[in-house]
Amino acid sequence: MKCIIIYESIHHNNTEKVAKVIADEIGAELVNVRDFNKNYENLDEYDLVGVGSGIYYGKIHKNIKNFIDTTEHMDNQKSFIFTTSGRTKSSFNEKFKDFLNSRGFNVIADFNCKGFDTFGPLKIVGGINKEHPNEDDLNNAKKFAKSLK
Ligand SMILES: Cc1cc2nc3c(=O)[nH]c(=O)nc-3n(C[C@H](O)[C@H](O)[C@H](O)COP(=O)(O)O)c2cc1C
Repeated sequence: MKCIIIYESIHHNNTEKVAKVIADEIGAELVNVRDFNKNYENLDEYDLVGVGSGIYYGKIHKNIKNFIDTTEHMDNQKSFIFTTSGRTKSSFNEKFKDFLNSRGFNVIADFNCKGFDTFGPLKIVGGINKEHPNEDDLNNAKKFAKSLK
């Protein structure tokens, strides 16, 4: 199975940690969205495409949004999504999933876990979700990845 994971992770590399575990488990190529080169890589060459992002102001990162907006409309491309966030809220993944599906992806699975968050006033109290993603989160990410095989 040829797999690729495209992700963005700008705050504490929380999403990147999850991305690495999933990529390792399914043997996926792992690419930060800023390094994805459309001239060399065509998403439709892959059997499975993973897209991951931290959540910022309730949304996926704009680099992922722009990437998907400017990538050619897919033809039922099998894919999965994952996010990390300060608060766990199922609507984050629902919106992400709807967005990808509207661009021709076929999102078959999704994963979310808490990520260390020191945004804004949270910094004053030392942040929330310290150490997350923790070992349990990463084990859950691994289980999630196994379910994709
Ligand atoms: C600018 C900014 C805005 C954020 N907005 C939200 C938010 O609306 N909801 C939430 O649950 N977490 C929010 N967070 C917390 C991040 O989603 C969380 O720390 C995530 O794990 C960051 O992933 P990263 O380290 O991969 O960038 C925000 C963080 C930043 C830096």
